[in-house]
Amino acid sequence: MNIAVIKFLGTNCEEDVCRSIRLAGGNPQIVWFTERDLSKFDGAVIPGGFSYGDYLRAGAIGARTPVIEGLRNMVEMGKPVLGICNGAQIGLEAGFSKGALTNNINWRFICKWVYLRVENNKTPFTRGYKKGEVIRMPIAHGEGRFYIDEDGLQEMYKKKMIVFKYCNEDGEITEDANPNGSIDNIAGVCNEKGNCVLLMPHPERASEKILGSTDGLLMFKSMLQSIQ
Ligand SMILES: NC(=O)CC[C@H](N)C(=O)O
Repeated sequence: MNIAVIKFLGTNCEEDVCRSIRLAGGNPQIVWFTERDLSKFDGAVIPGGFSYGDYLRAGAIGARTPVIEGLRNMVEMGKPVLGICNGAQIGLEAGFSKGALTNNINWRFICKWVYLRVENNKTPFTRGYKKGEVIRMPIAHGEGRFYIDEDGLQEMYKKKMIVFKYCNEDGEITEDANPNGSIDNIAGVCNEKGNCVLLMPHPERASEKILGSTDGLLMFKSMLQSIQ
């Protein structure tokens, strides 16, 4: 299974993502933002980093580069596309799902381990988890606060577009467990079809025991299984 790992100027998580894809049994290939045609790939991951120095808004410039055309085609064809952290910011700026990511409520860059509750396990990336399962992985971002207006939020719930929420160890959705002030503790969302998932936490940093968690590896394994 050939997975495109998209690299922009300032991406810094591409090697980690490639390693996780390999560990999961896939064949990753780094593709630059200048490439328009992704038709030979079975899926894509947009890794994290600081594309274009987060100028303007994190992800805003990346979302206006040629590779977005290829990614949009993939999303429309129903191929699995995952955006992690800066990748999620780029994906939302490109309109692959609804809502926006803005500055953390405390205006600080936050780097810590968090718990997530799986709200939707029907996507190609979450089919390996149980609904309501609590998983653990790190976040590292300055602009990770998810926001959408009330009507948009209700629509997202109705269409099952909320994939992950920040929770405590027991799976409770509390204010304390919300690291960045995201509305309703939302940590990850998807498009209506579910084939494009955009999340702020880093599954590739939770893909090996030595890193402290293997909960993230299942996201890549699930992706590859959905392609078979
Ligand atoms: N780890 C990342 O991808 C960082 C995301 C983005 N540059 C931010 O700080 O919000």
